[in-house]
Amino acid sequence: MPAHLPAHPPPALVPDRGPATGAGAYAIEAKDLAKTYGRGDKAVRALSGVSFDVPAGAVFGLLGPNGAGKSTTVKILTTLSRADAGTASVAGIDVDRQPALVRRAIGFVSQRAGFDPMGTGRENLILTGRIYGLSGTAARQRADELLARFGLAEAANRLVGKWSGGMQRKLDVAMGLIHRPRVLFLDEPTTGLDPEARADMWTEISRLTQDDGLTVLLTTHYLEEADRLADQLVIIDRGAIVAAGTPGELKSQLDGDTVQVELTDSDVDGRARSLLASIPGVREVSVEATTLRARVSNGAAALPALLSALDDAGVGLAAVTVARPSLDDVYLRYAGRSFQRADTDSQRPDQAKEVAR
Ligand SMILES: Nc1ncnc2c1ncn2[C@@H]1O[C@H](COP(=O)(O)OP(=O)(O)OP(=O)(O)O)[C@@H](O)[C@H]1O
Repeated sequence: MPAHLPAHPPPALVPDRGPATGAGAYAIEAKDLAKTYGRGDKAVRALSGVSFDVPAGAVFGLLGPNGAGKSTTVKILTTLSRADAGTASVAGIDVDRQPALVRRAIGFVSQRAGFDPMGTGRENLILTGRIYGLSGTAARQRADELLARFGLAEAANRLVGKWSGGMQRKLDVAMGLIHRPRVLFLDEPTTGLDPEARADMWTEISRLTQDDGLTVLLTTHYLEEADRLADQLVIIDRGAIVAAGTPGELKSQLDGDTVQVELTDSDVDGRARSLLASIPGVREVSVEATTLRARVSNGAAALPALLSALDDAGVGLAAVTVARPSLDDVYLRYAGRSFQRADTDSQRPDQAKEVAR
């Protein structure tokens, strides 16, 4: 999959088939998108009826664990793949009917680097601009503008292969903006970056929507990233949306506090879980290996009873934490498993078959 979509796509990409649907109220509209890869025993249902709307000028987060269907959704919206069912429009243009027009209206920064490490930063940007049809002068001007804007001007004439990972990622985003798109797709923009470079990238992404009313759709499997950046988000799990709203709305649906108990041993017989569940005011108890989680109205008030019940029963405790609800708790409630567990599950070789069933 190319990291940046050319203005004049090669014929192998999906051809235009008819008129656009006309501008809608949203920068992105997806309705009942479905997609299955393969057939028969090998079929993997990647999306089963995904719908969402993205207001213009918003940062919209598509949050989900590995294999949830984020990249498939982005591929459909960026015209790299066709949905089996459902409709979608980007910048008011139907992705199925007018893919070439969609490609001119969007920028796409894929998970994989799109730059040439043997070129300088400036050369990479100018070349991308030329591919998008800018004149030599316009491409040079836009390159310099973007280099300055992303704080890359000093390194502009050095080979990109020698740049830091954070600088390279910024260059990728700059390349996606060269033709002044109306909607920018960022697929896992901070994967592989160290915490400092990630924080730096978050600042850049937050600034993007302030310029020219750009709309940003980003996919991420970092809960903190979605929480920090997204004006609105959907949580996607096994090809379906399990929750949608602003990060604040989603978290406020979970009143009270979350108590997390780390046991010294796995709760194999479910004893610790039953004990917790029997304490008045403790609800939504879940257990994964040595981690027990529960929701309580007031963490500080519930903790003494909770600790003494476990202590009386001889259950070994390694740690206990009380916190305000996080997006992880939202995910747990709607997807029925913790985000970390979902990420681990998706790396198991039999996962594809599970999704297909
Ligand atoms: N070309 C393909 N052929 C077969 N199965 C595929 C293909 N692309 C994706 N899948 C499967 O479809 C499901 C959704 O994948 P997708 O890449 O959309 O998820 P994702 O949320 O983007 O995950 P990741 O963060 O790992 O990229 C997964 O089960 C994946 O293995």
